[in-house]
Amino acid sequence: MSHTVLVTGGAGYIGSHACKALAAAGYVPVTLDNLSTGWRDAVKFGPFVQADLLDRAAVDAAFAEHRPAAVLHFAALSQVGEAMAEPGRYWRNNVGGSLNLIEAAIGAGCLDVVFSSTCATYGDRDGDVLDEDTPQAPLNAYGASKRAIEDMLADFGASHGLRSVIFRYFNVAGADPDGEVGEHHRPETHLIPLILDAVDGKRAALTVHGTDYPTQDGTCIRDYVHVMDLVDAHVKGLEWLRAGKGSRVFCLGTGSGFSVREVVDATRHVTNRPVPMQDGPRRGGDAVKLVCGSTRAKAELGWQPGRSTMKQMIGDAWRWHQNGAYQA
Ligand SMILES: NC(=O)c1ccc[n+]([C@@H]2O[C@H](COP(=O)([O-])OP(=O)(O)OC[C@H]3O[C@@H](n4cnc5c(N)ncnc54)[C@H](O)[C@@H]3O)[C@@H](O)[C@H]2O)c1
Ligand SMILES: O=c1ccn([C@@H]2O[C@H](COP(=O)(O)OP(=O)(O)O[C@H]3O[C@H](CO)[C@H](O)[C@H](O)[C@H]3O)[C@@H](O)[C@H]2O)c(=O)[nH]1
Repeated sequence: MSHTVLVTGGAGYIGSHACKALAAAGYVPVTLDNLSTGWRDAVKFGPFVQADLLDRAAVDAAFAEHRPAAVLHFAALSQVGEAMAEPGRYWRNNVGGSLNLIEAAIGAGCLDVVFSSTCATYGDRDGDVLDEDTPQAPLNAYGASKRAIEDMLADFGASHGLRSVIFRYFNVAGADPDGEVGEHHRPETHLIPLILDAVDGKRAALTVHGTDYPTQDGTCIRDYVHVMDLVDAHVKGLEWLRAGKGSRVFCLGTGSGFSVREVVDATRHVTNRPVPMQDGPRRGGDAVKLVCGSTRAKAELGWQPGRSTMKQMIGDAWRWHQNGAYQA
């Protein structure tokens, strides 16, 4: 069996960490990325194909040249605010790009796909703890595009025997502890890197998006998972497919919820520095509380999220943040 894996979005935050984990596990990760939000210098662990998933001929050419045994599909636009303002871009890029990818994979006889979905597909479940059976009702075009891709994978499974592991991630944080790759979104919209920017003066202050939510301190609650634990689950998901275990959905979170203010407090402790901050209005498209209630990934994949303490995630992100490679 070939050890070559096509990694769409491999120049991005999670995809670049996945390439490192795949290479360490003996795979050859071939990154396919259009560099729309990714970084050429994050592609360090295997070949690079600069291509857009919307360009079907280029995607077909990548399959023909590299003959991957499986696909890890990270490529997407993934900012909730942008999705609220420009839903068409999200439907076109995420759903159109995924359709091209799936049809190209099937055409090349590559039937194993690991897909990055999100807890944003659930919408606002009124404080429920979320698992794989929770009904999905996304609040924005980002979550809706991801749910549509989940449906697409199921349809091609029924019609063409495509096998998919769908991971619904909660909030991904932290960085490679070796500092080879890290989180680098531009513009950055994620909470922890924005807090760190405020801590070291790269931004004036963190704005807390909404302080009147029905939570203990009025701010939204999220479940944070370390990027190294997350990509470890992907290697396990790939091995699940290669062992012929078939299509399966897994939630990836720790089951612990942290409010925005709690994350700020933890950052203050880890960095031992003040966090300049101000209260602001709610951000459109935000759910009050998203916490993982599933143990399926642990029970069935043998996944152990060993680095996903808030202290470790902020500590690793902070080290990457202070590294010369990081630019706000
Ligand atoms: N970061 C999180 O907390 C989080 C949580 C849940 C799900 N996800 C999902 O994980 C995946 C990776 O997220 P990330 O944070 O690493 O984002 P990222 O923006 O850093 O990476 C996405 C990569 O995909 C590439 N890309 C986008 N559209 C493309 C296209 N049409 N053709 C080729 N390449 C394209 C970008 O250039 C980028 O390198 C996304 O699918 C995202 O929806 C992320
Ligand atoms: O400057 C900021 C940035 C964020 N937040 C708050 O911090 C929390 C976390 O926000 P993030 O932007 O870091 O992440 P999201 O919860 O919006 O994550 C969503 O988008 C991600 C993709 O980027 C994933 O897909 C994830 O599953 C999906 O829920 C939210 O309550 C948000 O309102 C602030 O208060 N101030």
